[in-house]
Amino acid sequence: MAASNAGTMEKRGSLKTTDSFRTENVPETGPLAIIVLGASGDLAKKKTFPALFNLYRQGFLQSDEVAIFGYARTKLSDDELRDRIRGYLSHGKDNTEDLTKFLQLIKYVSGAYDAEEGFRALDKAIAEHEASKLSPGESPRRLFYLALPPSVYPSVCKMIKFYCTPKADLGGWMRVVVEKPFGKDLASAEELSSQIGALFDEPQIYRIDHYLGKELVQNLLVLRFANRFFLPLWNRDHIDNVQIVFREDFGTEGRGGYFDQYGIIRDIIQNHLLQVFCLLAMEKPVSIKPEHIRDEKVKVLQSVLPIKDEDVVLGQYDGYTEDPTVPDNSNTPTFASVILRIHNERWEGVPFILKAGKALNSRKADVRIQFKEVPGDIFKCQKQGRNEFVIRLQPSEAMYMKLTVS
Ligand SMILES: NC(=O)C1=CN([C@@H]2O[C@H](COP(=O)(O)OP(=O)(O)OC[C@H]3O[C@@H](n4cnc5c(N)ncnc54)[C@H](OP(=O)(O)O)[C@@H]3O)[C@@H](O)[C@H]2O)C=CC1
Ligand SMILES: O=C1O[C@H](COP(=O)(O)O)[C@@H](O)[C@H](O)[C@H]1O
Repeated sequence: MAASNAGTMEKRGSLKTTDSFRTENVPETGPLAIIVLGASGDLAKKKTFPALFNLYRQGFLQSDEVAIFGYARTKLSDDELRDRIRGYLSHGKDNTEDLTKFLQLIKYVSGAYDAEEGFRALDKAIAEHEASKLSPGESPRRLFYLALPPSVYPSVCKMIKFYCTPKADLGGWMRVVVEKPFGKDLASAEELSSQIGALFDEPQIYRIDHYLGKELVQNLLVLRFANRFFLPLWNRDHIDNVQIVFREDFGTEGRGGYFDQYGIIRDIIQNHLLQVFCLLAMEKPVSIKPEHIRDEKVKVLQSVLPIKDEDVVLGQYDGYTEDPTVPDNSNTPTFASVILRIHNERWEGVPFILKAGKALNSRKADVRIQFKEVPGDIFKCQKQGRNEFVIRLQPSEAMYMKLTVS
């Protein structure tokens, strides 16, 4: 997935590309090293390693080319890391052999995020893998995945640039994947952008929002713009309000080191829900090129009015500060509800209600588009509730309409 964070109108094509590690027209053969930084953490075990395992099972990662390196401060052996993630790699009875082989591809290096020593050890381990797999005419490829809090991205990026860049004469490529949240506010996001931009060319940087990979999120533009049915209804004349809701039935579970510094707005609303919001509210892009989609997202974001205090509710679940990784006096919100109001011809007067919460009574993410009442109703339909179009992103993806019938 290419850079997707809306926020500036800067075109990827206009960004500098000076580095010797280009991502275009380079051979896609040769040893591939995937390095998961923050490998001891929640994202790594719940999503990154399982995603890599699925790629492996589907034949996209070949044992004779690939090695996966975990890196974090926690002291672990290779086997201890494998044991931590094993339970998260779903496999049927028939895939036990695949699982065993996949786990053997994983090695672990422990080190700090701002010290040369650990990154030199990591580079050495990667170079050994490359030397054992490189054939004439091939080039090494290195993919660094930062499953880490953004506060450490700048130092980690510096370390991998200085100590883990493959030798230029070998060719190949080096790419960096960074997770959301991208900074804490506009100033820190811009600073982060310039810090990472000073080290890597734009095509080497991949900013990830995994909600964009969810089946029904990927379908939102198709749904809106390839179905005549919705075109006339998708506006203030027919829609009363839109709700985009994320609920989780578990709390921080030891992730306080990351979560408490950011809170639910930066963890979920500013990225995942805002991406969904953009796809629901934006105008039709000129084409489905990423740049055109991004430009329309930026336009709708620029039409959002400043948020009023009375349109925000914050909360913290009981027991949050009992997590040993959370400071006892934390007032970080674990629940937030925010109303966005768009000042444009399509949406003036239609509230977009974005809600997210941890440790609630269910795990669900959905979009509810509530329609206005039928004018001149002769059936007293109000009692049955309004028409509603629901897009359930998870679990069990679904789209359904609530209609009134007698
Ligand atoms: N968890 C999830 O489902 C998802 C998370 N993300 C994103 O992934 C990133 C990491 O999140 P997640 O894995 O959940 O968080 P964790 O709290 O599990 O942090 C990951 C690892 O980073 C290290 N770490 C934690 N806090 C700090 C700190 N303050 N300073 C330096 N290192 C620290 C720890 O490793 P060690 O101490 O061993 O070095 C930890 O194992 C975040 O940006 C988050 O937004 C994105 C999508 C989903
Ligand atoms: O980005 C994050 O997402 C997960 C929820 O992802 P989902 O795909 O399981 O809905 C959330 O638990 C985590 O706090 C957050 O960082």
